[in-house]
Amino acid sequence: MQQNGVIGLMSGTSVDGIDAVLVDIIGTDLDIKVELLAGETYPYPTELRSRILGICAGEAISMAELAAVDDAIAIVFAQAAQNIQIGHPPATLIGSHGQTVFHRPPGFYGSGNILPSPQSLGYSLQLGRGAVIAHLTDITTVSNFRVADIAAGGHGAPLVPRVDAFLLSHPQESRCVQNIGGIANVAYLPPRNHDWLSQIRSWDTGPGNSLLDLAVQHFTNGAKSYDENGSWAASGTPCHTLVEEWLNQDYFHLPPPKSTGRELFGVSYLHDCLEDAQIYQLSPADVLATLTELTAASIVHSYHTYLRKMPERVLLCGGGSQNLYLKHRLESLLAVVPVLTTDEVGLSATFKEAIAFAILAYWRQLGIPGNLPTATGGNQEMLLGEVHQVTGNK
Ligand SMILES: Nc1ncnc2c1ncn2[C@@H]1O[C@H](COP(=O)(O)OP(=O)(O)OP(=O)(O)O)[C@@H](O)[C@H]1O
Ligand SMILES: CC(=O)N[C@H]1[C@@H]2OC[C@@H](O2)[C@@H](O)[C@@H]1O[C@H](C)C(=O)O
Repeated sequence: MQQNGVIGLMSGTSVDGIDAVLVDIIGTDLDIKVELLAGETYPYPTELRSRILGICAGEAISMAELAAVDDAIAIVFAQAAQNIQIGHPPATLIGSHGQTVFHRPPGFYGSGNILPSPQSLGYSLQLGRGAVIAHLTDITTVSNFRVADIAAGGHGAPLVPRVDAFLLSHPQESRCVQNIGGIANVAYLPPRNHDWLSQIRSWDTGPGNSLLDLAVQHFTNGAKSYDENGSWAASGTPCHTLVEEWLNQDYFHLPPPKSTGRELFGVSYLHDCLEDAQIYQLSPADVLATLTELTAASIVHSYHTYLRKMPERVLLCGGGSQNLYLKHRLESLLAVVPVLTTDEVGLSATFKEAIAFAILAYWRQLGIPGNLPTATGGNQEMLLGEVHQVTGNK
């Protein structure tokens, strides 16, 4: 099996921009090979980004406004798909994750429950309609990847672990692939003995960069959006008492499968952290160091709590893998476990998630399931994504 010119489009919980890749794919599972022909991050227009962040933070929005934002996102995703093809033969397929604006794990009624049922399904909303992207680009587009797993009782996240399994597992070594985006998630990949796929474990570990980014924006009145290389945090001192206190939060004690989002680790969570920080009279640098420590400690704490054995290696990806101070804190807390980035084993740490959605679209077309029930909690393997065909008659 082979498909040339597959585009992957992803914008994550950081809402920093659209990661777009163009790849050639050959093979289907352990034989799969991906060649990255182009990768680019296209920032959101400022106004659209702040509208998305407002929706994520729970701002009220009318249906008319929601419709407008949905299609504005589809248009910028379609533009990203057009731009990434420049200088290459036309693409043949798009996998578009869209933009998550709401994520509720299964089992939570939340407010607005109108039909009581013994088991409530999860709900995850990604904006940027695939049909619109397909129409604008004239390329078959697969989108809305999470809903099929959610219908099967799963969290609809994380979806990347099946891709991680085939691109990053090792015959003899156990590995944790640790993505640090807005939210952080891990995929534990055992050595490839018999039955290894069913032994994979994966969950959202908690905050990645989300609280850090919000704190930087707060302390700079919006002039800066993130702590480049973690150097501001590195100039402060973490308050370990607060980190211990924050680690008592329910989410960190919930066994996997589990998922989360900016609904929990967002604006009001940071507000509470800042109030706690005042009690200890922490400077902005100390607050950033303490939040960075929370990210690192929550990751390592979850390995100790939910894995039977620590991995033999950790592979970092996502924007947080570029935060040198965070990487240093992870290395220190992981003690003897070596930490590399996925770049160092040949897979782009920046674009791995966009590549994953290109592969998930390719698998959808081949009739290959994309979820791992042990990762999402879904009750079966599912074909992921809705396919929007084009006629080619435009
Ligand atoms: N050089 C850097 N130094 C420190 N942090 C960085 C650097 N580059 C990127 N980041 C962080 O990474 C974030 C973006 O990461 P990424 O693109 O992986 O997130 P995402 O795709 O939105 O997240 P998710 O995995 O939750 O879907 C930025 O908001 C910033 O906090
Ligand atoms: C609902 C949603 O968009 N979840 C994201 C988010 O960002 C990181 C973490 O939380 C992860 O579980 C998931 O994304 C990746 C791409 C996944 O599904 O594997």
